[in-house]
Amino acid sequence: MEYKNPIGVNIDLETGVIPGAKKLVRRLSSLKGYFLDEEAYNELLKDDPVVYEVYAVEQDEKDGDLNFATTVLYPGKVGKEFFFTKGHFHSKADRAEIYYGIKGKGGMLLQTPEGKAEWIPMGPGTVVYVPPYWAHRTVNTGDEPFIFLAVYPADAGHDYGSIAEKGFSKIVIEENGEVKVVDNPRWRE
Ligand SMILES: O=C(CO)[C@@H](O)[C@H](O)[C@H](O)COP(=O)(O)O
Ligand SMILES: [Fe+2]
Repeated sequence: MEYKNPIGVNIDLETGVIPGAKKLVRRLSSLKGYFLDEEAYNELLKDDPVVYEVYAVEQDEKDGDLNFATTVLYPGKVGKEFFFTKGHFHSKADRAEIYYGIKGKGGMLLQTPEGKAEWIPMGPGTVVYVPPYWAHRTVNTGDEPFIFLAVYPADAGHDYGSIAEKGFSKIVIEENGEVKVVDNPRWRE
């Protein structure tokens, strides 16, 4: 039997950086078609800001193993809509996940394959259990980076297709200075 070596790392709780992790950067240009207000999107695209970064420590896609990753989701809006992550189902759709809030303010939109959505507010210390089969997207509703840890099965994978195409049935917007979770006018099942 070959055993893997255990890993112990300290997450920088101010920046979300995991030393030695693989870094992924998602700029606004990689989120084309995701936001409702296309005019506001195209205007912001001139600067193509970083919307989020992921620091991932991943294993080979084997049943029983675990990955972990931090996400640093920057504050901002496209029109009324707060910055968010793409959102995905897991390729192995029955794989669950745990999120843990580290810094900043935001929340998670979750959705079943039939389009039933839930919103869970998140801050430092919030644990969110993402059950099997639920798509999930995080949203930064604050004015500083929203940082959280995710722990997920190594064989879960990411299935971005249906969210990229249809979005979530709810959107998270700012209206009269308030955070509102409202029906997505462009949602179609
Ligand atoms: O849910 C997971 C892994 O299963 C998170 O680590 C996200 O991958 C990350 O927050 C970026 O979001 P996406 O771009 O992958 O939706
Ligand atoms: Fe996930």
